Amino acid sequence: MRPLEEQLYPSTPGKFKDKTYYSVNRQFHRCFASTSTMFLWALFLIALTASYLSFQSFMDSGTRYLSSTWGSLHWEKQVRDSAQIHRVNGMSVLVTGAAGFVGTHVSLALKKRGDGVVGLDNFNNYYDPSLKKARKNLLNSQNIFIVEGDINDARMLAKLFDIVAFTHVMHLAAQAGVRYAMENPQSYVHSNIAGLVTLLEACKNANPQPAIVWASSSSVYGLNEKVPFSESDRTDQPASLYAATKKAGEEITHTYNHIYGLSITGLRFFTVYGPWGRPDMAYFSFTRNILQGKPITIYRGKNRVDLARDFTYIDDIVKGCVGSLDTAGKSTGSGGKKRGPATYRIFNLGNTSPVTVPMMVGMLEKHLKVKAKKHTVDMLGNGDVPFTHANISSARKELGYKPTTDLQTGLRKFVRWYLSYYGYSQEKSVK
Ligand SMILES: O=C(O)[C@H]1O[C@H](OP(=O)(O)OP(=O)(O)OC[C@H]2O[C@@H](n3ccc(=O)[nH]c3=O)[C@H](O)[C@@H]2O)[C@H](O)[C@@H](O)[C@H]1O
Repeated sequence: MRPLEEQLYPSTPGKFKDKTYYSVNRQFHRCFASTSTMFLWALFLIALTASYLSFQSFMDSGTRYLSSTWGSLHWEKQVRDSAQIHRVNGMSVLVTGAAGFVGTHVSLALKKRGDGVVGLDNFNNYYDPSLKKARKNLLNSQNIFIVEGDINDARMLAKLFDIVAFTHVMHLAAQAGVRYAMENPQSYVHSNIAGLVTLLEACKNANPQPAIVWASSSSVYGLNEKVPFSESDRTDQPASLYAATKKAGEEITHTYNHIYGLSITGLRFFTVYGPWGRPDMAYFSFTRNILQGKPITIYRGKNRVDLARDFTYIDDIVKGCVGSLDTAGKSTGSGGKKRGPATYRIFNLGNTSPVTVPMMVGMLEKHLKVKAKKHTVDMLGNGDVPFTHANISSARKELGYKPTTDLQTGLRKFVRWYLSYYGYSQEKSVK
């Protein structure tokens, strides 16, 4: 095989070269040849790096496609299909927190009557993610697609509004739980404040702008002592960071209504319970402990007064949510500019008949046919309020809201679901 310099610089036949010339020329050739070698190596390394990077991006898009996180064509099709409206004058609704307790029930109700529904959920591990996955499977079985993503992801939200002209957003994604706010305060700021603002920005920029219905909380009444709680009562004395972030949400949504013409309906939910509920809530964790023969801790208020809640059954809450969507006025803005005044509403969604926590435990004991091992302690200043009681006359008038399930009946339905979901028989303990 010819040396490299010969291949690059073939000798010209018939041309005389003296020795000096030859030696200088040879050194020059050698030097040039080693530069060429380096050049070739550099080319080789660049090619190697380029192919590595394109392989990485291929793997990336492959994973994205397979796991159905946002961005692929397949994902876009699933979103579009799920948003399809199947009734006259129907709506297409983006439901945030769709794999949550209330989100699941509202999504099912909307889909059932022919509305388009696209769910969004980040599947965080605040409580057992397998329950959220089970709810997701239930929604998928009804052709509701759930986007796995966070409301803090502005690009993903923009993409969703790009693909679908949502008429409504049912915003239920939030960090819930009153007492957990002392353990993980930042998670409340992340979801209930930052996430809310990111979502509102996306809604404001969308064309057309959707109308927004979102979950506030009875906890905004805080230390208010006037009973029952009316929407016009003071809400400036929150007892927990959770309550403070929900109150902040009411103010934040007001500014978006005022500046950008977004139609806003805030719903103050009162201790919602029922099948597919949240395992962190008292009625749910009490059920688990009672069945496992473990003690339950019952908090008691000042002067040994029992705590009471206006427990509200999920089906009633769903009716309130759907009624709010149906009566929500249109947003008036476009291209981020307000074109006229838009609706701003706040409603209590409660049951109007508070029940004490020990009475609620008594009902569970009856349905479970097991006695609870009760351990009563004085309330620890943990963010709890002594009682809640909703005045629902506004919701009744404006939304046709009329709760029909009392706590006894609702807990019976919950217990039936619980036993069947966990495949529980009285001998077997529930994981
Ligand atoms: O209406 C709301 O806006 C909120 O409702 C719910 O909060 P709460 O009303 O506090 O419900 P929940 O935790 O079930 O405690 C119920 C009762 O049991 C007492 N309780 C609780 C736990 C325990 O171990 N012992 C106990 O006595 C406790 O002291 C209380 O008196 C939602 O979780 C919240 O996300 C929000 O939506």
